[in-house]
This record gives sequence, structure tokens and C-alpha cells, in this order.
Amino acid sequence: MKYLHTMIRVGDLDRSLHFFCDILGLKEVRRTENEKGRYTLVYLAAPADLAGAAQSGAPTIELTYNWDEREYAGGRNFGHLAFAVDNIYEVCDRLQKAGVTINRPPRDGHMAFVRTPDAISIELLQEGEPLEPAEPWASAQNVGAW
Ligand SMILES: C[C@@H](O)C(=O)SC[C@H](NC(=O)CC[C@H](N)C(=O)O)C(=O)NCC(=O)O
Ligand code: NI
Repeated sequence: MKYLHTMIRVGDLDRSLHFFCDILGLKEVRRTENEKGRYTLVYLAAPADLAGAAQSGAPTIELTYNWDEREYAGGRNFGHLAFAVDNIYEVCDRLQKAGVTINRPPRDGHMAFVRTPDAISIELLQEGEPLEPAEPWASAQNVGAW
């Protein structure tokens, strides 16, 4: 048995691809269009997982875009998607410059939370040891819940 993917429904496919690919750095590995079901599935992989995702489809995020649905109520039963990053300060800088709210800043050089355009929580964890506290993040305050 192996882990394959996490599926999330997105109300605006382009906005979600801009968030996950252009800003966060994931890569599209494949997509399928279903005319009958009126939906598109797009599979995204983190750069370090590309070889595995291309070969076996794992591990990926499966974006489900229903052509006739724009809004999804957020269930508390779903928590977050977590990624290990090379430099959490650089990623949070890039996200913030792109207009993404940093709900839980990486004050400790280790962990941050942001949300996707559909308000899905994304956890960012520093690969390896935490970085030294550094401004502006060391004094940044939480923004809302994550
Ligand atoms: C290909 C495989 O990884 C899938 O997950 S397809 C599963 C299938 N998805 C859909 O039908 C997408 C459109 C549908 N309107 C939806 O929003 O899910 C499915 O069975 N989905 C139901 C589910 O609970 O995931
Ligand atoms: Ni699936």
C-alpha cells in the first residue's frame, strides 16, 4: 500500500494553479478533462517528488475543478496540506509579495501557515533544522486562524 494523492475541489482552476505552481513552485504532472461529468482533474507534484509522480502518480495533489461550481463550504474535518521547504523565509516572502496572507508567520524559522484561494490551509515546514529568527518574520503576528 502507498499514499497516492490528496484531492481538493477548487472554484477557480487558474487562480489555484497560479497559487500552487507560479507562487508555491509545484509542477503540473498531468490532467484529465471529463466532458460528461463536466470537470477537470489536474495533478500537481512538488519538485522533489516529480520523478515519482511522473512514474507512479504519487505523491500528488489532485485539483478537482467542477466546471459549474465556484464555491465550496469549508469542512472542519479537513486540516491542511503540508510541504517541506528549503528556506521558509524565502517562500513566505514570495507568497506575501504575490498577495497571499501569511496566517501564521514563521517566527520560529520552522513553521508557517497560509491558505489557498479556496481557503484550504497549507502548512510550510523548514527542511532540517529551524532557521535563526529573522525580521520581519521574528516579530510578525498571526493573521486570523489557520
Ligand atoms: C482519478 C481519481 O484520482 C479520482 O479521484 S476521480 C474520483 C471522482 N472524481 C470526480 O468525479 C470529480 C468530479 C466530482 N463532481 C467531484 O467533485 O468529486 C469521484 O468519485 N469523486 C467523488 C469524491 O468523493 O471524491
Ligand atoms: Ni483521486
